[in-house]
Amino acid sequence: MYHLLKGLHEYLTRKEEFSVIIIGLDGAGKTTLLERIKTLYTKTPGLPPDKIAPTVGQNMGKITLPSTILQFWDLGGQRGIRSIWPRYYDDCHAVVFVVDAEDRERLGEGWEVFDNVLSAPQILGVPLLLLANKQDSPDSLSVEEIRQEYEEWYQRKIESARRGAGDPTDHEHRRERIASLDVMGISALEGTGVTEAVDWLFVRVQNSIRRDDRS
Ligand SMILES: Nc1nc2c(ncn2[C@@H]2O[C@H](COP(=O)(O)OP(=O)(O)OP(=O)(O)O)[C@@H](O)[C@H]2O)c(=O)[nH]1
Ligand SMILES: [Mg+2]
Repeated sequence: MYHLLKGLHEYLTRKEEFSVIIIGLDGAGKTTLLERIKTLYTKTPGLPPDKIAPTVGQNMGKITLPSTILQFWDLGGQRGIRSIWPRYYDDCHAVVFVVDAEDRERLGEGWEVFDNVLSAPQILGVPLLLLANKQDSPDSLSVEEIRQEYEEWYQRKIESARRGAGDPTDHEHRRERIASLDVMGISALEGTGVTEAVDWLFVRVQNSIRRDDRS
């Protein structure tokens, strides 16, 4: 009887675990975001921003939500480190792509990288959230401006491909993905918008196609 009740209790209180990867260019604020999430959702505060160094490899953080554990993998964004990202694609349940909305000069580089992520076959059906970070800065582009910047960049890319200057592949699924892309504004530094982003992830991982794949 004891074992039966114990088993029932374990069944009723079990938590499903989901993996979320945080990617984006170096300096976008990924680790600042992860540490902010730790501060907001765990008993152990995350590192303060002035103690955070560029990531060489990965950082990990786990948070517990109702019936759910989210495991975050913050991956280094420097050019030479980006090649490790695809190793995480097969097992993740959601992707967060962080852009520095203040750094207009590197937006184009960011979109190139983002575009590669969008077309990676392993994560085509996985929920993807674009975060426009550094909204605390007065120079930062708004969520609407970031979305518009990406759409304009994408149109230019398609047009130059049509003129024969690049890869002409314009997959239908990519267009659909862009049309339904969720973009949210946050300040990892001040914490604004972070709980809204975590709420989005909490809801979306429950419906992630990968959920049913698991043993
Ligand atoms: N103003 C402002 N600065 C931020 C914010 N988030 C991060 N930063 C700053 O941006 C710089 C880079 O932050 P990181 O969190 O180390 O960036 P990262 O994306 O992890 O960079 P890599 O580890 O190199 O990939 C630091 O100086 C942060 O303090 C923010 O919301 N607002
Ligand atoms: Mg980092």
